[in-house]
Amino acid sequence: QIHMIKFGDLNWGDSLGQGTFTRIFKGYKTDFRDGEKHMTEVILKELDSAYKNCWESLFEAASLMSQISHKHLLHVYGVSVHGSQNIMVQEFVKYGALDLYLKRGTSVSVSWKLSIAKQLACALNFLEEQNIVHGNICAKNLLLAREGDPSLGSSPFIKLSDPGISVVMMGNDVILDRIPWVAPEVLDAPDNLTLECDKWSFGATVWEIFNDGNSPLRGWNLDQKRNFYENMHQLPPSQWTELADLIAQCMDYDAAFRPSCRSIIRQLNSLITSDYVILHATEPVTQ
Ligand SMILES: N#Cc1ccc(Nc2nc(N)cc(-n3cnc(CCO)c3)n2)cc1
Repeated sequence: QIHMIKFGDLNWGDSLGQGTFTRIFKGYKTDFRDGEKHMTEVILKELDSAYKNCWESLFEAASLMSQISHKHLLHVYGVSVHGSQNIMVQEFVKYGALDLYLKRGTSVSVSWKLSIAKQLACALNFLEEQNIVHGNICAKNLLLAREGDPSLGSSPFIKLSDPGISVVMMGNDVILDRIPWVAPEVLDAPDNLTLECDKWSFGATVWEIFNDGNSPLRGWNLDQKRNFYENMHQLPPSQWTELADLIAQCMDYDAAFRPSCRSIIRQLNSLITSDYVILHATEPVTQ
């Protein structure tokens, strides 16, 4: 069901960084449609040859994303296998990873941030309706397709990237390093990823969005991260109480207590219409 792309149809551009066990390149794919040659901008996600055994997991992530389509889910064109190279070919999203965009210090308003959070909640709601667990919700996996222009009142637009290699395939240290995005219950049993795990990660991702893309628990070592969960700590709460409450509900150590996607969307809608947004219409430019 997933499209196999001929390696010869791929043109490789600059390296853009790396994910877990993968390297990201800008590129182009050539295809012929109605007798014409088309070059489409793509992102080439190559699996490090050291992790060949994870190929099925990358392949699964790719086929998952190519089987479902939604406006806030990244489009995956297919995969290409060439010798020991395993490559996922996905749509090039104009402004790249959201965490990097926010770290670049672009000052964005509260309503801009809420708009992104709501789009992510809608993507999660869609996945929940399809009973599909993503397993790797974080700001790095949110791609900014449209910046949105406050003066024109046009809002930003994000696409949720593929989950990449499943956390199930990873060693304990890689899972520990994903604290606080990975739900606590995953540490005990990595293979029981549930829809509730995505809600926990949603909470951590909203925290990132409202903290200028700074990674929560940045610089903490694996022991400190492990203790964070063992002592059932929470991330530093936002001064905006209602936002802090939503994040805390999502990051409930008891998975059964985490809100449904519908409840998350309802709470985001009430945040969007609250006075706090008007008061903080344009955040002071953070230098
Ligand atoms: N300057 C710049 C710039 C960089 C990238 C894109 N576009 C894009 N599209 C995708 N589908 C996936 C990714 N992507 C996935 N992981 C990363 C982290 C390393 O940057 C990036 N980037 C657009 C602009």
